Amino acid sequence: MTPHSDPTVQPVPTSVVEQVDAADTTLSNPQRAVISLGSNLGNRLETLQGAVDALEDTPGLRVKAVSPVYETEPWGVEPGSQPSYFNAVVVVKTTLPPASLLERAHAVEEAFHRVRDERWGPRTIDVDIVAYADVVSDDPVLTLPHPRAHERAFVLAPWHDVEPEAQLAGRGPVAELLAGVGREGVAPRVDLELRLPE
Ligand SMILES: Nc1ncnc2c1ncn2[C@@H]1O[C@H](COP(=O)(O)OP(=O)(O)OP(=O)(O)O)[C@@H](O)[C@H]1O
Ligand SMILES: Nc1nc2c(c(=O)[nH]1)N=C(CO)CN2
Repeated sequence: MTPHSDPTVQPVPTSVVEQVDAADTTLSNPQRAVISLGSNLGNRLETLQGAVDALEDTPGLRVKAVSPVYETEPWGVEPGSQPSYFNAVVVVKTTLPPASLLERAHAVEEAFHRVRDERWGPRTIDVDIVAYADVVSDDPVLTLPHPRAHERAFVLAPWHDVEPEAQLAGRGPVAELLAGVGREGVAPRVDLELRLPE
């Protein structure tokens, strides 16, 4: 048989080769990602802790830092129309490529019975990928950095607490973005704490 006559061997499209190569690089080289957690239904602190623990239980992911908890006014909706949120940010190191990290974020949301009905509706848990390494992408399935992170004090304030020098790719230093939006409606809950998994 000549090398090219095996009918079971199909040419591999370049796009697949590129994706596999990218995943391979990620596997041997953990990337830093920033994840935002929010909850405004049910036991908000317990749910945030459950999400942190579920992230840590993910193969190929380690939680490196957990921010303080903030109580925040609902953003993007009529004032007084929803309960206040608890928000926090976690910094992780992961060998998962971005799409797999998003899948895991959705699985964590489902585990906490998140219901998607209205845009920016109240939710037991929201797990957003704020940033993944320095990746910039306008793919609507996974936009990186998160397209609204730079204007959300409920993301910037807890992120700044754990990484004061952080930069949001394409937007600039988190400290400057936070100074620009201000801290109105975003109050630290110093009486509460999320545990970094052991
Ligand atoms: N960086 C990202 N993190 C999480 N989801 C994203 C991101 N970029 C795009 N998405 C897509 O957005 C879709 C809607 O997400 P979700 O329901 O969490 O929105 P939301 O929390 O109501 O609003 P917002 O996106 O303003 O935080 C998801 O199914 C996901 O595919
Ligand atoms: N304060 C606050 N407001 C929000 C939040 C959130 O986590 N905190 N999440 C939203 C959709 O992701 C919409 N509005």
